[in-house]
Amino acid sequence: MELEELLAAITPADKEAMEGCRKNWDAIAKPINGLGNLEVMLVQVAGATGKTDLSLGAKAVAVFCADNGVVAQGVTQTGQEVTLAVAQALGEGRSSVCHMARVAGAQVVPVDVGMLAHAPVPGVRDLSVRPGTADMTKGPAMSREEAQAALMAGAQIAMELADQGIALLAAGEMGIGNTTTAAAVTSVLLDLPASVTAGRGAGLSDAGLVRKVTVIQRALMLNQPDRKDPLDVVSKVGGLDIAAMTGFYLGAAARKRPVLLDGAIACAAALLAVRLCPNARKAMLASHRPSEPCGQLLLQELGLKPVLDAGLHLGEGTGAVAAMPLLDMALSVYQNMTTFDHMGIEAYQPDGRAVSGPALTGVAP
Ligand SMILES: O=C(O)c1ccc[n+]([C@@H]2O[C@H](COP(=O)([O-])O)[C@@H](O)[C@H]2O)c1
Ligand SMILES: Cc1cc2nc[nH]c2cc1C
Repeated sequence: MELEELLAAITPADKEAMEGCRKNWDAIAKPINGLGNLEVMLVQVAGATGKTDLSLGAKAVAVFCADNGVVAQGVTQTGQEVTLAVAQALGEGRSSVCHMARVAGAQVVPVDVGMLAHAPVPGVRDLSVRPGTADMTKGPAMSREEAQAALMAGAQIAMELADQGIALLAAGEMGIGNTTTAAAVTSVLLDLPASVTAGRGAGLSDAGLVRKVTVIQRALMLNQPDRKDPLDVVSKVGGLDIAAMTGFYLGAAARKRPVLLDGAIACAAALLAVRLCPNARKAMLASHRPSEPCGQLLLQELGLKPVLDAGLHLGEGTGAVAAMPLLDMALSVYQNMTTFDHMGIEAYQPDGRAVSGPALTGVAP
């Protein structure tokens, strides 16, 4: 599939399904919007899938692993070898997200889209585009073609999972240095200085953070990415992990599957996807409020409200997986809860309109 074909396959959110879902929520015997953002998220699921009869049964989180050449500039707390070590743990089902996913009932799909050590890792799907990116302070991180190949690899994974019957998707990443690239992408897309977008990543010192800001500004000055061209941005100052996640979100939207965002790196990919195709936003659900400044700015720009604010910044899709049981709980209320009508109670919206009758099938009387 070509990129143009992928973008053309993404239709707008189904407004009728969203209205139907909203009506169903309001018919349920509870305070109007009593489940807050969880209600909003399920309305979004209706918009993405085109159905009011919602299902979030089978779940999966794809974790895109890649290395970032900018690590050579001393912008991280740990070395690049950690990317491979965590990818191995992902493959063996023993990294943080694997434990959380078992609790949430989600499948973990680790994918190598460009780790430095390009050798087969047991349990990790090999879709490597190149062995790590180049140092963006010396030139573009990768070519436009490579960025597009990583994007299409991500889209392929989302579409495969959807075609296997996964109802709720999520993406995570593992790539030392990717909070630097995420901040650089954010600086370009939102036209903000690195001093506003950069954060401490996995645990940078004060001096390290000052260096990180300078490194991002140097990369932006040298590469001059075109804000209006998402592929130019991600290829020059982004990463293979971010490009793959961008494609994953587009693939999810094309297959009408809701997709949970994770932290700062995920949000950078999400805004790139929306800039490539505004309709892709319909499928995106914010899980948690990222700790990195760029992540918070990106969620604001996307207009998405997270359900968790717990200081999470682990990556690997852990925040996305943490939100899954909350969505399951909200769905159980949506599917099973008594309506005002069943209780013989007259209820009204804040605007005075009467709440309509039993809209859901299968609602327990
Ligand atoms: O998702 C986030 O918001 C997030 C914030 C800080 C760190 N991380 C994880 O830590 C790594 C990036 O941190 P760093 O400092 O190496 O840029 C990468 O593997 C991410 O999964 C992730
Ligand atoms: C140990 C470690 C594990 C991670 N998992 C995701 N990002 C990570 C970063 C570090 C440093």
